[in-house]
Amino acid sequence: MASVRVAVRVRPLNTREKQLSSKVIIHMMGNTTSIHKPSPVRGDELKDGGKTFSYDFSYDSTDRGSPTFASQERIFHDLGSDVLKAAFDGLNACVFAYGQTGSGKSHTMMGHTDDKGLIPRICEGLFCEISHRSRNDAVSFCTEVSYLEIYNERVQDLLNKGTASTDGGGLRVREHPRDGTYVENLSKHSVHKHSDMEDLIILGNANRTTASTGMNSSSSRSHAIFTIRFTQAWFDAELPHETLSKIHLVDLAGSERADATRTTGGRLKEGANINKSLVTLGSVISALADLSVGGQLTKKKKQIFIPYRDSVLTWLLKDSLGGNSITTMIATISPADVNYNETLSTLRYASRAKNIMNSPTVNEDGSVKVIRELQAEVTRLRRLLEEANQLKEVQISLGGHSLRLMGTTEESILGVYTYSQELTKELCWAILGIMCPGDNRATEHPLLHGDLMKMSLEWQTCIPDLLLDAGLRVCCQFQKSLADLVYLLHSNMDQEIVTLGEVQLLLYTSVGVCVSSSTRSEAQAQLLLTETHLGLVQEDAVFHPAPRSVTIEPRRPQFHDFTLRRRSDVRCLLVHDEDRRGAVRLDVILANVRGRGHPESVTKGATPPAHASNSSPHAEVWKLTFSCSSEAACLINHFKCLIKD
Ligand SMILES: Nc1ncnc2c1ncn2[C@@H]1O[C@H](COP(=O)(O)OP(=O)(O)OP(=O)(O)O)[C@@H](O)[C@H]1O
Repeated sequence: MASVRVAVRVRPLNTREKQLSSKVIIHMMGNTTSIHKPSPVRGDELKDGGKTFSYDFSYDSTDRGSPTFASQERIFHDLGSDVLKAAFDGLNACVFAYGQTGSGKSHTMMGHTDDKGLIPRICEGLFCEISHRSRNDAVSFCTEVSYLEIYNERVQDLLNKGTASTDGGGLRVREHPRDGTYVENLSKHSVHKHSDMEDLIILGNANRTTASTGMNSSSSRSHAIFTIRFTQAWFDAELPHETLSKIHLVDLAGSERADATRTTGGRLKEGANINKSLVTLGSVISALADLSVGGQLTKKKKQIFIPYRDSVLTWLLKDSLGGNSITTMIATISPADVNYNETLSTLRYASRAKNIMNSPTVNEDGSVKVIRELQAEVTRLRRLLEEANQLKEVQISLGGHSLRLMGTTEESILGVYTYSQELTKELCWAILGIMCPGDNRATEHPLLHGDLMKMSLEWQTCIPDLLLDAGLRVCCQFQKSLADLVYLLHSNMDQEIVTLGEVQLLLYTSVGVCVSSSTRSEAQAQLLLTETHLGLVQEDAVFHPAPRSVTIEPRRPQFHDFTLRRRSDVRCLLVHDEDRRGAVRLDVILANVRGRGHPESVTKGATPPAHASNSSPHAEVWKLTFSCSSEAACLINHFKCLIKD
C-alpha cells in the first residue's frame, strides 16, 4: 500500500494580481503551507493566525531570486524521478496537477521550451535511461504514447483529431475485465527516440482546446491526459519476463467562478462540465480518503461507494485513484489575497487527497507470465521425474526387522541378496510395490517367479530386462556374478585344474553360515559347488550404490572371506530337521586339513566360516542353513554317496 503523494506549488504574482496590488497570503516552511485571510485593514493580514497544512512537498516558486525558490528542475528531481523509477520497476504511475485556473498547472506539467515542465523532462529521462540500460542489460523496451483531452465530458484524441466518432460525441470509454478502463480507437504511437516524443507533445498541445479567460490568456479548457505505455522484456534464467507500466500525466482544467473570470455563454457551459468532472474528482477523493483514516481501513469500508463512473475523468483515472498506481497530486495555487477562497479550497482538497491509499503492483504481461509459469512447471516436473528415476531410500519391514536401502543416483543398483530365494523374491516384490505401486508386470517376470537357482546356474540364461514406470529397471546380474566367482574359484584351485572351462558349477546359492567363534553369527554367504570343489564366499555388502560421478565405474561387490575345499575333503553331511520357518540346516563335516600346508583354505578375510568346535579335533564343520529345502536337497543329491543314516 502507498498513499497518494501530495505536493503544493505556489506561483509568482501575475500581472493582473500585481495591478490589483494583491498581497501574498501564502507562506511555506519546509513541507508546510500556510494561508492567511486577507484583512480589510492593510498590513493586518499576518495578524490572522492563518491555516497551516502539511504536505509531502511545499514548493515556493514566487520569487526566482529567493534561495528557497522551487524550479522546474527541482520538481522533476523530487517527483519526476520517482515516476521513472516506477516505470522501470514495472509499476503504474500517475501525476496530476490540480488547481484554480491560471494557478500554474500547465506550467508545472508542460512548461515552456526554455523552462520545461514535468512531462517533457520525464520523457527525456525515460529515453536517457533506456539508452543507458540498453548498453548494459539484455532488455528490450517498447514505448507507446497517447494523448487525449476530455472536453465537455467528451474524449478527443489529441494526436489524431480525425478519430472522434461520427456523431461527434467523442471517443468511447470502455472497461476491459482485466486491463481496466480504456478509450476505444485512441491512437497509440510507437516512439523510438526522444525527439519523436517531443514532436508528439507539440502536436497534442497544438490540438488542445484553449481559450482566453480573465484569469489566464491561454487557459486550458480541457483535462488532458498524456499516457506512456512502457514495456520491458527480458530473459532471466532462460525464462521470459515482461512488465508493462502505464504512466498517466494529467493536466486538469481549472475550475473557476464565473464572477472571477467573467465567463459567459459557451465558456459558462464549459465551466459547468469542467466542474462536473472536478466535483466528481472531489467526491472520489473524499470517498477514498474516508476508506482509510491514518492508513487504517475504517469499519464502514463496504458501505462507501466510489463514484468513479460519474465523470469521464474519474472513470479513466480509476486505477490511479485508490488502485494500482503510484500517484502524485500537485496542487497549484496563486499567492494572491484575491484568490483566497479558491486557494483555501485547493489546499483542503490536497489535504484530503493525502489520505488516499493505493496498492501499486508490478504489471506482468499475462501471457508471458503464463509461459514462464509453464516453463517453471516443466522444470519442476522434469526434476521430479529425474528424482523418481533415482532410488533415494526405501525402508522395508519384515517380521519386525527393517531393511534400509539407500542409493543416490540414477546409476544406483540395488542388489538384493538373501540366503533364501523366497525371501529375495518377497523383498523385491515389496520394493517394487513401493516404487511402482499397482504395476503387476514384475510379478510375471521370470526373475520374480522363476527358480532363481536354476537360472543362476545356466550360463546361457538370457533373461530380458524389465523396464517399469518411473524408469526403474529390473535386471539380473547372474552371469557377471558367476564369472567373478568362477575366476576367484579358479585362481584358488589345485594346480591340476588348468583351464577355467573345466570348472563346472553344480550349485550356486545363498546360505546362512554359523560362525561360532566370530562375532558375526548367522552371516550370509554364497555357496558354490563344482564337480571338484566346494566354496563359501562372503561379500562386503549386499547393496552397492554407484558413485555420483558417472565417469567412475560403479563399485562391484567385493569378496571378503573365501573358503575353498576339495569335494574329496567332505566326510559326511548331517541333515537337521526343518525349523518352523521351513529352513533346513546341513552340517558339512570336512577332513581337518590344517597343518597340511595346502592352499585350499584361502581366506581373504581372517576367519574361516566354520570350525569344528563341537566335533572331532581333526574335523572341520560348516554349519549351513538353507532357507529353502529344494536348495538343500540339491547339495544333498551331489553328496548322496556320503550320506549316512
Ligand atoms: N511557477 C511558475 N513560475 C512562473 N510562471 C508561472 C508559474 N506557474 C504559472 N506561471 C505562469 O502563469 C500563467 C498561468 O499558468 P498556467 O497556464 O500554467 O495555469 P493553469 O493552471 O494551467 O491554468 P488553466 O487552468 O487556465 O489552464 C502562465 O503564463 C504561466 O507561465
